[in-house]
Order: sequence, then C-alpha cells, then structure tokens
Amino acid sequence: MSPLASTYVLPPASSESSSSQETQSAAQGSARRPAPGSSTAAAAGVRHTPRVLSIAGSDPSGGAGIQADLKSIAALGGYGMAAITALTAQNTRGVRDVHVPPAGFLRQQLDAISDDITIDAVKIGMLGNAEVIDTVRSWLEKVRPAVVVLDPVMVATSGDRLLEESAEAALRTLLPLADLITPNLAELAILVAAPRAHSWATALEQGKRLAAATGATILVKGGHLDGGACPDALVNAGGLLSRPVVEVAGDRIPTRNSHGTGCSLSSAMATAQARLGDWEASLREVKPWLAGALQASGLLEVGSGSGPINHFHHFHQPEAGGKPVGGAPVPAESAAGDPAAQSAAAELTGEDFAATLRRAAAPDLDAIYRLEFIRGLAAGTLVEDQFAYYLAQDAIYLNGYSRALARASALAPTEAAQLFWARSAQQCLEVESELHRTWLSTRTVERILGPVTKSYVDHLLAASASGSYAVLVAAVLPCFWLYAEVGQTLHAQFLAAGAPEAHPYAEWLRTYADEDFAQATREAIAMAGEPGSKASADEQAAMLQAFRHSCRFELDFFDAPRLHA
Ligand SMILES: Nc1ncnc2c1ncn2[C@@H]1O[C@H](COP(=O)(O)OP(=O)(O)O)[C@@H](O)[C@H]1O
Ligand SMILES: Cc1ncc(COP(=O)(O)O)c(N)n1
Repeated sequence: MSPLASTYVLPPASSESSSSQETQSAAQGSARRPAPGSSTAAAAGVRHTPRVLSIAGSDPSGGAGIQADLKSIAALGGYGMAAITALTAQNTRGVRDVHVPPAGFLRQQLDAISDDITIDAVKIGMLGNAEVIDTVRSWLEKVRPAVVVLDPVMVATSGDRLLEESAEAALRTLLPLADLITPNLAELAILVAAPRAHSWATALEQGKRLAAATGATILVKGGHLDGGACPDALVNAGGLLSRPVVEVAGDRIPTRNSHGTGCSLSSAMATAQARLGDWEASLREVKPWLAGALQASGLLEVGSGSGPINHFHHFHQPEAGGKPVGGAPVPAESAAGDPAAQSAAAELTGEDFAATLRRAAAPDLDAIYRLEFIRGLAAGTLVEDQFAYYLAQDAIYLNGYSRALARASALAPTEAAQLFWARSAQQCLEVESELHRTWLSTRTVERILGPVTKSYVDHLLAASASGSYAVLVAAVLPCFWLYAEVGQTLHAQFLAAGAPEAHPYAEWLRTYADEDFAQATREAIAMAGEPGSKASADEQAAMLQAFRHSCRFELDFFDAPRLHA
C-alpha cells in the first residue's frame, strides 16, 4: 500500500512527526442497538473474529440454511455456531421433506451455547413452525445478543414452504427483536400485507413501512426484480443510518445458481456488523463478496438445479497439481502446526521460494485491481475524502512499517542485508514526513489510526517479535512487491491514456514511475527468497503464512478508504 516509491521521488524529508496525532479510532457503534442490562451485549464490542450463531434449518445439500450460514460466517472472518431448528431433505432441485424436532431440544441447544459462550451476533433463518418461533423469542428476550439479523424465511427459491402458513403471525412477533430484517420481495409483501412489489420504488416503500412498524432496519433486496440491476438498500428512518435509505447498487449476475443467497447474505451481514459495527459498511463489504460468490458459483459444479454460491471464491483455489497457491491469512504462529502449510512448504526448493511467494500473492493482487479505490484512482473518479483517508493512513502505517524494517536490519545475517533494511527503514520515515509536509498539509483529514492500519501494523510488529528474520522479511515483502506491481500498472495505464494533466491524481500517479523503487523491490524479493531457501519446512510454512497475511492486508488497506473514510 505504501508509497515507499515516493521515497525515491519526493524531496528529502522534514523532521515533522505524526506520532503524537495517532490515536486509536473508537469503534463505530451508532447503528448497534445494545440491550440495556444485558451482560452479553455489554461484553460484546466490535470484534476481529466475532462469534456468530446461526439459528436455522439444515440443508443437507450444503447450499442454504445452516450449511450456507457457517460458510458465510467463516468467509467473512467470523467463528460460526449453529443451533438447528429443522431438518430438510432437499437438494438443488427442491425440498422433498421437512422434519421439525421438538422445540424443547432447540431450547437446550440455545441454552447450551449462551450459558458458555459470548455471542456477538445471531442470524435467524428457517424456523418451521410457531412453537419454534416462540422458543427463539423467549431465548432472545433472555440473552439479548448485541446483533440480531432475521431472515424471515417462508418459502424456498424452489417454491416449497419452509414456514407453516399458520406461523406467519407468530413470526411477526419476532420482528421487533431484530436489528436487521432481510426479507426478499415476496416475504416483504407478506410482512406488510401488500401485493408483491415489482418495482424498486414500491419495494423501498414497503421496506419503509416495515421499518416503521418494527423499529428494525430493513435490508430490501433486489434479487427478484426484473432487469439488469440488482440493488439492495438499508431502510430505517429512525436515525440509525446516515440516511433513511442507503442504497448499494449492483449488477445482476447471469446465473441460475442462487440457492441460499438470502441465507448467505443475512449471516454475512451479521458477521460483518459484529466486526464493523456499522450496517452500511457491512453491506458495502458483503455485497461485492456475494456478487463474487454468484459469479464463481459455476466452478463448484454442484447439482443440476439452482446450485449453491461459491462462498470461498475470494480464497484461493488449488492449482491443478493440488499445491495450494494461497489461502486465508493464518497467524504466523499457528503455521508450524498447520499440516497443509507444512506440506506445501516442504515441497519448495531454494530456487522457487520467491516464485512460490509470488504465486501466493496472485489472488490478492487480482482482487486489488478490482477494488473501487484502485479503479477510481486510475480513472480519476475516486472521491477526494477517500484519497485523503488513504494518505493519512499511509503516513501512520509507514511509521510502524519503518520499525519493522529496522528490526529486520537488526536481525539481518549479513552486513549487506543489514544496510538494505536500515536504509529502507530510514526512507520510510522520510516518506512519512514528506506525506505530512506536502500531500497532507493541504487536506483536512483526521489522522487517527484506522482499523486496517492497526491490524496490519500489529501483524508486522508481531512478526518483528517472532525472532525469526526469515518470517519478518516475508511479512514486510508485500508492501514492496504488491505496491510496486500495482504502481507500475497504474502508471502504465496513465501513460497509455496520454498522461492527461487534467487527471485529478496525475501528480500521484506519476510518483509510481520509479526505477529506484523497482530496484529496491527486486532486492527485497531476493533478500526474502534467500533465507526462504535455507529455512526448515516449518519456517518456510511460517514465512508463507506471514507473507499471505500481509498480502491480504495490502488488499484491505486499499479497500479501507471505501469502508472507513
Ligand atoms: N443474479 C444476481 N446477481 C447479483 N446479485 C444477486 C442475484 N440474485 C440475488 N442477488 C443478491 O442476493 C441477495 C439475496 O437476494 P434475494 O435473491 O432477493 O433473496 P432470497 O435469496 O432471500 O430470495 C441480495 O443481496 C441480492 O441482491
Ligand atoms: C434449510 C433452508 N433454509 C433456508 C432456505 C432458503 O434458501 P433459498 O431461498 O435461497 O432457497 C432453504 N432452501 N433451506
């Protein structure tokens, strides 16, 4: 993320420092509805790995219900739990049968969880009948989880009923206990006792009515509209949102694999909300993830009907030979115990260690190019607020990054390596000062430590404290490598467009053209490849994990302005 490139482009630094301005950002909590007097709610804050409970039915074919929820929760970075309300016999073609076990046993499941575990968010899906609904209601009233998302599942995409018709009145009594309700157009119509909306305007109108009647925020979904657009909107006029209607646009993805989209959306929203504490930011994170999951659904080849979405599309597929080329970031300290990472690393030879790292970076690099921020920066349509946020976070990041580089210098096995990392650490601080002196001096942007910056710097400092030079250089490498590649691409695009002077980010894009930085990046790659070739299988695995984690943070850093500016 960071313009180390500018180290070589911008004039030498002033001695100004930003560290006194760095204060940790407060958790955004405005859209949360804490339950007074509830120990669970009091204990729950925004969490990095939220503990999310799905109360829903089982879909043995894996595309909807509990199974979709657990995948979505994991895909969004949560710890998933499941209390099963009903068993269905279904596949991608339809629901063959439904069995609802005694409600008393559901209560036992729920109590077993809440007696022991703090629940950061609950997602409620298929409930089956009125007795189950009453059971869930009385448990919610007792436990009062901080985030409750209710997907009022009534009829499956296939047309089969998943809630007894006689239970619709009981379901209405549950609505006020939810923070977010996520009906599809048919369910929304039933809940407001109106005909099904066929236009987006009517759907929003119905959403407003449901929000007013329940006090909850309504996520109005455009999945069943006709046409090429597929918008979603958060609706609440009670001041819980920045505006009464917050619409997030989306294109319709041409696929028949929409089995479980509603389940996946609602559990993903519960997870993101517990992590971000803001419904709008959550929807802006979840919607592109869901679109990617729909887009990549065909790769799964599951069933002959309406197939499941690809929840883990943003994680990396194995190569044809079965060798993993990437994956979810796993803390470096756990890598030694991770057999998959170990066997991946054990196959590596010295010559191809850097190449392996580069392959591991590929999916995150691809995702960076798809980000709104990067596309907006290239096109000149990026809003200034987001650019300013990025600059401010970059300056803060560089300060922490410089400490990690200085630590690499201290641990370096040769004088050449010691010098290289020390020089890089110093240049980093010079760029930080330069950012304050020039780019940031004309902008009024808060200089507070953002959540992604904090996590990234924490990761680097943890790698610094690991005591392993090899792991630390693997962790610092993506900031050179991915930034250099993205910068070169953006600069090439800028030149291809005739380097237009009127481009609002022309000056910034020009800083990307820097052969000295490209050379420094090549050296950094070699510096990381070298100890990688000599490392034990365990240490190679730890390096790979540390590297992947930083790649993911590079992606998140570029995306942070959209979420947090
Ligand atoms: N073909 C599609 N392309 C893009 N997004 C879609 C598509 N179908 C559904 N979605 C999205 O999936 C989510 C679930 O929507 P919807 O299909 O309306 O609900 P349900 O699955 O409950 O019937 C929404 O975010 C919606 O915008
Ligand atoms: C157990 C269970 N829960 C919910 C749904 C609805 O999902 P969809 O509307 O996408 O079919 C389902 N089919 N099965």
